[in-house]
Amino acid sequence: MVSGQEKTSAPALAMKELTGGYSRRRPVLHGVSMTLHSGELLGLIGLNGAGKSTAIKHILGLMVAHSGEVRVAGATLEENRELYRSSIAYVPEQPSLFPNLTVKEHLHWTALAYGLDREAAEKRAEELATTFRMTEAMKALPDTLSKGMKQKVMLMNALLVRPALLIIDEPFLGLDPLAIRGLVAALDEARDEGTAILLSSHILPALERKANRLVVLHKGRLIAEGTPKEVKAAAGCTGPEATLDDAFEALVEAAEGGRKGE
Ligand SMILES: Nc1ncnc2c1ncn2[C@@H]1O[C@H](COP(=O)(O)OP(=O)(O)OP(=O)(O)O)[C@@H](O)[C@H]1O
Repeated sequence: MVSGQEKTSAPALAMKELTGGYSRRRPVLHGVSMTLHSGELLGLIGLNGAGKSTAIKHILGLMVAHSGEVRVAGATLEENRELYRSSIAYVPEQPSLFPNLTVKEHLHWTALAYGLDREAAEKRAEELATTFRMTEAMKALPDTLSKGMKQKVMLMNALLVRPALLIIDEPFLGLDPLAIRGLVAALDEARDEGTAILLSSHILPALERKANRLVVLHKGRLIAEGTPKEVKAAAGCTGPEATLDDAFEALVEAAEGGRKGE
């Protein structure tokens, strides 16, 4: 397989005016747009229930838009199912692994499924094992691994693919400090290679440091977007000590105030 990022210069992700959710009578998302280019990291922020997971489900093609559209590597799912699906790697918050496959076998099957060159994939798998300090666990079965180690296996599989679009849900939870460092380094490397990363997280200091741009959702609506600096400015948090946490709180309060009586 040639990854999506090599096939097209279209944005890795273009969500346009997406309205969607679980029932047409009560949409979760209301006209949400976001664009993510190759090599960028877009942070997706919002309170519990804001609609982050629902947006991700739409991007993964697991839910049908009520209106609007999602394009991955330039195509909608209907236009080019193979390009769309092969361009995305997704790491959910809860690791899900095959109980009968070792860590190494997971990586092997991922390489086969994505049609990666065998030798290059093996070399890359070894590098990832070193990055995530998993070399000694390569022959282990998932049941014998801790939650954080299982999460590392998910991340290693996703990074092995070098996808055009990497979607990660809450990657920092459950990882030890060295694993977080390894992950940040691996994400930087993936970005340098052209992968676009959509990262949904409540750990705002990490996003403030690492994200090129942010999208802030509240009750299914986009309430702010831009660089961390722009989002802070939009929230009126411009002082040198102002944090993204401060800005987020101010934005949510403003949205709540502005929507009273709806
Ligand atoms: N399976 C479902 N059926 C119906 N409604 C759902 C379902 N899953 C989530 N919702 C609703 O959709 C809305 C958005 O939920 P979503 O899971 O997208 O939020 P989130 O931003 O990912 O939250 P969290 O930070 O807690 O993961 C919420 O009102 C939630 O109750």
